[in-house]
Amino acid sequence: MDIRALGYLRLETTKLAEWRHYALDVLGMVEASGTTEDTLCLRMDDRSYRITVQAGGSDRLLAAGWEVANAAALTRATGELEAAGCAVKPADAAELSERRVQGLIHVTDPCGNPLEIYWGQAQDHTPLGTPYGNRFVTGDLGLGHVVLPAPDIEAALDFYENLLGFQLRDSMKLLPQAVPTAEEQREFHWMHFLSPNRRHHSLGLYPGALPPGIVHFMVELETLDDVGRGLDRMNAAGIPIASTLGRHTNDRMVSFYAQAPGGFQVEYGWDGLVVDPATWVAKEITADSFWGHRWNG
Ligand SMILES: Cc1ccc(O)c(O)c1CC[C@@H]1C(=O)CC[C@]2(C)C(=O)CC[C@@H]12
Ligand SMILES: [Fe+2]
Repeated sequence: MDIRALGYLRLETTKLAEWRHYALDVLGMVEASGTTEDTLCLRMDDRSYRITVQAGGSDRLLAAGWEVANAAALTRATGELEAAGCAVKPADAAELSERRVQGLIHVTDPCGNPLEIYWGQAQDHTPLGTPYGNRFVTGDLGLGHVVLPAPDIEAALDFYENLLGFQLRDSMKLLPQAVPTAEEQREFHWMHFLSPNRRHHSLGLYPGALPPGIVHFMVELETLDDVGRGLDRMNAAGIPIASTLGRHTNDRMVSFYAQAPGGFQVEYGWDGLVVDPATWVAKEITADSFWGHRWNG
């Protein structure tokens, strides 16, 4: 399947006012047109939006949006999913216009994570004007990455690798204490990192369950100073830092993690690795970071 990138995330929140402050004043995203009293749409680049946050009764991921090139690619994707026994639901006209895409299907992964596969998202041609002069690294690499809970980690890996066609970049063994909600007791649990494009990972698969349906999402900034100033804003706003600044071993990204309103994390990073898929070989990493990334609590 020819998926190109992680295109958007849709979130539900019980704390929309907090999210608005968090996204606009701290993360440095830009309010997008389409924002209403109960849905905040966020721009990071020339797409009409990259993240939507809608008011509701829970704090959770509503969908991870994966982009394909055009209508023919979406038709092929639909056929491949149906042939593999996945229930595919095409979007109705209201959903297409709300999402500002030309074609879209809903599907869930083997762990029940909600996905949307789409093509033809509208662009916004007005200057981005981020509040701190910060710039996000997106383009062909997509919005960043998302880590999804995957209690049935083998089924999830098979789905994303062999059906969606993502490339496995690397895997890491997690000790049982790092996966309290694992389905089975094991000596260790694999966590996997994959991508459909040159970004080292667009998707992380965490081998346990988590109520919000998302472990974290990562947005990448153009400069280290963008990340440092973001960290200053988190501290000034009193937002708990989930993990200190550090550099990951696999994608070499320098990042920190902050709590997001509603019980998951946002990773704010710089200098992520761009790989050549033609020559990449899957590896095991045996430490999460070269330095830093001390987790709090
Ligand atoms: C190890 C790693 C490499 C690159 C990343 O972008 C990244 O987020 C991570 C950390 C992944 C991971 C997590 O998401 C939840 C808490 C985890 C499982 C740990 O306890 C160690 C690694 C952490
Ligand atoms: Fe991450």
